[in-house]
Amino acid sequence: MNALTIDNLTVRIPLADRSVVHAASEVHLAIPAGTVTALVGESGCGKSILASAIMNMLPVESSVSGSVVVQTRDRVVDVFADSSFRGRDVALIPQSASSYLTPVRTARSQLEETIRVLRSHHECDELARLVGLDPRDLDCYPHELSGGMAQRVAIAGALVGDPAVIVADEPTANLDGDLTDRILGLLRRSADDGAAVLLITHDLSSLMRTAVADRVAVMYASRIMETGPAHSVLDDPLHDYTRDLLNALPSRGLNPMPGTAPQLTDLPDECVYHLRRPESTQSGGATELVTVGNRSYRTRVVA
Ligand SMILES: Nc1ncnc2c1ncn2[C@@H]1O[C@H](COP(=O)(O)OP(=O)(O)OP(=O)(O)O)[C@@H](O)[C@H]1O
Ligand code: NI
Repeated sequence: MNALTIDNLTVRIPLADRSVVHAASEVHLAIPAGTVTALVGESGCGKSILASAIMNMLPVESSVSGSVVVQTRDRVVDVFADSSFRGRDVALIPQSASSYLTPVRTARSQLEETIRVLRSHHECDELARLVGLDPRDLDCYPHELSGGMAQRVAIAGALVGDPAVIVADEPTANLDGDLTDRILGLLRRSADDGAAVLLITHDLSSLMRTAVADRVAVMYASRIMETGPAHSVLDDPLHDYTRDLLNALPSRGLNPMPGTAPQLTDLPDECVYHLRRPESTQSGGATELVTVGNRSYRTRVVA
């Protein structure tokens, strides 16, 4: 059963200067219950916007087509039509955790409120220990917490309702190696307990080290370029972009990516990877996501 299904999602956000952000373009992504999918891609490609779309938290002026559907054990939720899903059915670990916490209340009082509202059986101190915090840290106000501590409070908050879907947006960005492994281990455990986890991350090295993800989805300039089992995508990529991204890793030769990642304002309505890598025969003109077995990759439509 797919706990999260994103079907043909396109999001455009008009800006005051009349330009338009191509935030998501024809995105298809399905995450089965009990699995972790890592969403990777360079800064600014639209990963966090996708997280906002799943939470139905896009800017009000956005134009949206396609659907995001969450299937739990007992109900099916169209997230654009019903916002009662947050917390218990779907939880977000936001990228900027410290701004997500209310500044005037301690971490403990915020976590206690979430536990009360969701009628959760979890306890604050137990959640603190799970995320590697000293329970006494919860008595701090957000400004007294480091970025990494605030992030772990947000992770604890996301676990309160044992949600069917967890969207974790760079949950380990402020954490050192040991804490990164602990948090990725926690997300893995949530998946093993039945959740569908979307793990948004820059950190391909941690993905390789921990093998936390079952599947990897690669995004470039608002589009999905490739999806597949993690080991296949990471060891034997099918898209030129994935190959470039992997070859830039220190462990794979530190070959710099050509050019720079594009801005999403006023992109043409097509894949633009050929502008970055002109010799790629997979981009330029109309493209489609081709599925072969349990993998898919974007390539040019042959006329
Ligand atoms: N609320 C918004 N309104 C308008 N444009 C936005 C909004 N949020 C993000 N954008 C734009 O959408 C693009 C994609 O942003 P997004 O935050 O999704 O990237 P990302 O892939 O998460 O990057 P990073 O890895 O740095 O977090 C950016 O160009 C950003 O400026
Ligand atoms: Ni982001």
